[in-house]
Amino acid sequence: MLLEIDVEKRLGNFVCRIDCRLEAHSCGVFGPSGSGKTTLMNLLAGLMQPDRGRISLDGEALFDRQKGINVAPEKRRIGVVFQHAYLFEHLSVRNNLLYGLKRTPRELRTIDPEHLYGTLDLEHLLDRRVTRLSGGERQRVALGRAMLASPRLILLDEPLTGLDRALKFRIIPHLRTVFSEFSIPYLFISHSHQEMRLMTENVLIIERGSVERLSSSEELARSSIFSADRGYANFLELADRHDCGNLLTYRWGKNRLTGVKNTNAPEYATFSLNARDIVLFKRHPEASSARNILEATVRATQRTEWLVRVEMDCCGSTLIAEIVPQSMEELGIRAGAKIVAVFKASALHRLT
Ligand SMILES: Nc1ncnc2c1ncn2[C@@H]1O[C@H](COP(=O)(O)OP(=O)(O)OP(=O)(O)O)[C@@H](O)[C@H]1O
Repeated sequence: MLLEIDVEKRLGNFVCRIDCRLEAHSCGVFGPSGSGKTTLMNLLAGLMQPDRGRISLDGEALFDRQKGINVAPEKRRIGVVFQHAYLFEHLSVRNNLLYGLKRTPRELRTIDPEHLYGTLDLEHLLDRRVTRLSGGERQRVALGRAMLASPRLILLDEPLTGLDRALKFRIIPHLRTVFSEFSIPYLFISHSHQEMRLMTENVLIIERGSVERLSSSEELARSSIFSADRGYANFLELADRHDCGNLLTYRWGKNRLTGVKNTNAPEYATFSLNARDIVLFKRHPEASSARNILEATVRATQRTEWLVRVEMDCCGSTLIAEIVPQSMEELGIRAGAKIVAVFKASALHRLT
């Protein structure tokens, strides 16, 4: 996707002035409440008209004030999925899903419905009324409906907000799979660093109606590390599960980590580990109740008055801990220092 935007829109006292060029398969849109994220989505989808400027997608002008171009929303081939899945309540799941497909000219249809139903795990729901679906099922139907119109781009406006944590993290892998499998680019609005990091690598940060910067979702999470009430969350991709009594072990790069067993732990998954749940030692602790003890080399430190972020290399994998400045002095932590990072099995929380 190559999305070029240079627009201005006034809404009462609020002025949205967006000037950016996005060239990526996916991009997050992040910003505080009222910063203009939904306004941007509406401008892109054609649901709102800019006062001036130009929007083009893959080189084709969708809006150009000077040239008098304003492609109608249904002709833009941009799908939109909102926080509330606006489904047609009188139709079955199948007919909701086929709604967009039927309105798409045959030559533009790129997605096989049966294939998509399987990927979104909707096969068993096709004949149900949408009024009898759970929140997560409704969101999957909304997504499937948008995708079956074979859009050139999908806009996701906080599609996971309102879903409970477990459901949210069950849906994220589905989303990622369908977007990559069907090669559909997407923009993803969210307030959550966690969702952002799981969904996309690039993020457009918006403040007071303007682009603040284009960043990565990882950099975004790290930059707010010191202001967050909770510490930075390390996301660890764990694989190769082994049961070990009432514990589990997983491979993490060249390391093996131990977590607490729960009923349906998968073979591989993303786990989060809070930077403040990691304890650092100068030497290997002789006796400890913690199950995870990793030798590490300090790569870098970043310090504020009350907290130090310690970035470590654990056999090629990156781990971030947050400690107080006094501990940093006492342990002699500086780039290149050898340390030992320790955390409990229960500090690993499964996300996906
Ligand atoms: N029709 C309108 N008339 C006047 N002001 C509006 C209108 N629509 C939106 N606004 C204002 O424009 C600003 C941006 O709104 P927008 O919905 O784009 O923000 P947002 O970043 O999506 O916020 P949130 O994260 O809370 O959904 C807000 O201050 C909002 O009050």
